[in-house]
Amino acid sequence: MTWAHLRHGPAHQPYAHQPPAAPPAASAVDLAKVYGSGARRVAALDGVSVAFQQGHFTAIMGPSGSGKSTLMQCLAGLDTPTSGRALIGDTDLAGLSERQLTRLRRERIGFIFQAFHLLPALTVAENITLPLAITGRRPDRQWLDQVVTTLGLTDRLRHRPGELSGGQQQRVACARALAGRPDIVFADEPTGNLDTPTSAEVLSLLAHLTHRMGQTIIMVTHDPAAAAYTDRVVFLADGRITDELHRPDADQILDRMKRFDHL
Ligand SMILES: Nc1ncnc2c1ncn2[C@@H]1O[C@H](COP(=O)(O)OP(=O)(O)OP(=O)(O)O)[C@@H](O)[C@H]1O
Repeated sequence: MTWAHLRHGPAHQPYAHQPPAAPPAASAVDLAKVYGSGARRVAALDGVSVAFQQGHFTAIMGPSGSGKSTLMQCLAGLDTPTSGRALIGDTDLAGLSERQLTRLRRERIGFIFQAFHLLPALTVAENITLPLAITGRRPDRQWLDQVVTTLGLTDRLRHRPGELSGGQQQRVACARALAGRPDIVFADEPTGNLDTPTSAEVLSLLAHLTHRMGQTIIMVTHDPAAAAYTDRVVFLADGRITDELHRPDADQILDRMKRFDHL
């Protein structure tokens, strides 16, 4: 596998070795989230039911304020729904205490944000393993090597984040999210701070991690070009799922988004 090979764009082959009966990596069942009350009441999520299959790369898209972040936060156990259920695998998050939720987030979920959130004083290697170190978990060296190699970071491990380009820094953040071999990675606008070629590189890698290593990734994005790297795009509007596309190209996504102008 070479960078040139990766740059050919999305290889739309969901992970071939996935057992067919595997439960979804995450799911929402009639999920609702209401903020405020009276005149200030906002239904951020209004009865969302959706399942995210293991080993798939899924994008969540929709206009500003449509509920994308709220959905991601409820699924990741960072926010509590008003009603309905959010599940990671077959674990219903409503049944967990705060301590159990924290443990689930640390051990089963990886996060990638628009801002890389790397610690400048630590080396790349230390940044990648920091979440494991904090929780006293021992890294799976073989997995870590595979992640670092796949993300092209092998010769940067002793560098500090300030010595890296934006794309390299986001690749470090991706490696950090993957280091604990999470069941699922949530990526919130992961390429929002990157230029177009660098975004393409990072998205190719995310697609590669899904298709070749079975990593489940859910990504919130505004960018049709970014969503075109995924296997499936789920569209939200006014807190509801309105549509979805499978293995779309950027033009199909853009076309579907134009419909939101008429809602
Ligand atoms: N803490 C909060 N208190 C009150 N209203 C909120 C809160 N968080 C979100 N909302 C409202 O819920 C709705 C959905 O917000 P959310 O952030 O999920 O949308 P989004 O699709 O992620 O938007 P964007 O693309 O702009 O980030 C919006 O109308 C927002 O104003």
